[in-house]
Amino acid sequence: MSKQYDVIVIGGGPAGTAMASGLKAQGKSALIVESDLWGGTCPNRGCDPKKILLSAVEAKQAATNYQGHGLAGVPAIDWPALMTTKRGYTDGINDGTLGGLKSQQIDTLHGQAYFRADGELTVDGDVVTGTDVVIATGQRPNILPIDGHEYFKTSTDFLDLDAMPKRVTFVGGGYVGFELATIARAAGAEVHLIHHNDRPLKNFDPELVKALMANLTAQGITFDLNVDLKQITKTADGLHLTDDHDFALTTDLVICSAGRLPNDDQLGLENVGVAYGRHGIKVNDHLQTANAHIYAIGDVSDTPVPKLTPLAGYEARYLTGELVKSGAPISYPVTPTQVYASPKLAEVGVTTAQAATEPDKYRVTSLDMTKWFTYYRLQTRQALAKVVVESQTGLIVGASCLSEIADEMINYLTLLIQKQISLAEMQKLVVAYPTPASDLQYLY
Ligand SMILES: Cc1cc2nc3c(=O)[nH]c(=O)nc-3n(C[C@H](O)[C@H](O)[C@H](O)COP(=O)(O)OP(=O)(O)OC[C@H]3O[C@@H](n4cnc5c(N)ncnc54)[C@H](O)[C@@H]3O)c2cc1C
Ligand SMILES: NC(=O)c1ccc[n+]([C@@H]2O[C@H](COP(=O)([O-])OP(=O)(O)OC[C@H]3O[C@@H](n4cnc5c(N)ncnc54)[C@H](O)[C@@H]3O)[C@@H](O)[C@H]2O)c1
Repeated sequence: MSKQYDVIVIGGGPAGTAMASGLKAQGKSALIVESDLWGGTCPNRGCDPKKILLSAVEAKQAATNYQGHGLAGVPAIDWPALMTTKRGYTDGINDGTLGGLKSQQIDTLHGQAYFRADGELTVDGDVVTGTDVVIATGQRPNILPIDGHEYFKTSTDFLDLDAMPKRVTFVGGGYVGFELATIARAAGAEVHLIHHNDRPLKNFDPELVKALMANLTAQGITFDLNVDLKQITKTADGLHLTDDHDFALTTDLVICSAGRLPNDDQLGLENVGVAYGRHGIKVNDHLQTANAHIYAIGDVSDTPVPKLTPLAGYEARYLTGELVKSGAPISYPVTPTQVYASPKLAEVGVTTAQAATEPDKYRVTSLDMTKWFTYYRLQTRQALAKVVVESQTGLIVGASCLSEIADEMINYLTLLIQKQISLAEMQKLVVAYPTPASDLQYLY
């Protein structure tokens, strides 16, 4: 008879591995199942490889900003060498993650998990048994079902390209489209980004998105807005893209960056009474599905938060406690989110759009920081911020930043918001000068 586990975790990405480790540390027996690469999206084909490629883009951008200001000559990106650097990291992730799980004495199984018609959980057809099951199967790229969709490639393909094609087109103006377009352009490609309406990155402050697009346009990226792509055909000259009107473009590589779909439709969830849909597996505020013994965390769960690696880990930590001893409903901390373009666009907390609906409660300060010492020193083209302050308390409750160092600033701002640090408290601190942290007092 097969071993009976306390918990079976499906999916070996950031959510699943954090869950299995947490359970093990609490003395529970756990089996973790992965059908593809151990480590999941983030380290194999998401955040980490992207940020390695972006490091070369940042170095090139820094040198570009200093032309005529003390540096002569802009370095070129050597794509094959950069890809070797990326693979130097990603090639070790699968074995490293598996080794880490084994060293914690967590049982692992490679195969496809599926709930069969009698409700038994199977892995490649073999039954496995556990008291509880945690589903952490993530998401996959959404491929638009247009004519010629078979020519679409995905972010996964882009992050492992042997050579950068001459012409690259992205369809969908979200995180993936903006980030990978920035990398492709810096690596020398002619880049188009097609978006179906006039509001790419629609959850971010529209003025800062406009400023980001102006910066990227100046770098040579072409935005094709209000284009509803209908067809891709292969011609002698490349891939021909058309809509139902007069849009036409020929490109060498077309990446579908029009969102991601939850991996909830191939698990046999209907056989165990678990409800799911376009936004993922339905869970209550204890991350429990309609089946009391089955939970869902990370990208695959339908929760009111963005789908990000730190939140996958946060949900795993919450559920580890919940499965070990019943606790309070999950509540999420303020969570920063950012687009790693050039410059970077980052937001946290109350948005400027939310603040505008309650003018008595919030005031919004717009700052052009381009000439501040921090940005002058870097010779950055533009540095903007919008800060949302709660009128009654004077506390910062939200912020949007657009700059080359927005990713660093937003984490400081997250700390100020989450810990409710007032200007008076801030001024009791001494931080190293001159650094981005020494600018914080001027943001209130
Ligand atoms: C290009 C890109 C860039 C990103 N950049 C960032 C970033 O900068 N910052 C950030 O915070 N987030 C980023 N993300 C999002 C981040 O990668 C995800 O939020 C994170 O990986 C979610 O973790 P997860 O464990 O829920 O899912 P995943 O990491 O997707 O892991 C799920 C695992 O489950 C496995 N699986 C699926 N079905 C089955 C099955 N039936 N049986 C067994 N195993 C199964 C999959 O193979 C996969 O390994 C990015 C994503 C992409 C695509
Ligand atoms: N920096 C980060 O933290 C980061 C980076 C990459 C991905 N991610 C995660 O992965 C998720 C997926 O990213 P994504 O960029 O693929 O999705 P997204 O949902 O952020 O963006 C998809 C975009 O495609 C557009 N779109 C949809 N249909 C279209 C069509 N027919 N034609 C043109 N445009 C169309 C949408 O309006 C949207 O703007 C993100 O929501 C995020 O959770 C995070």
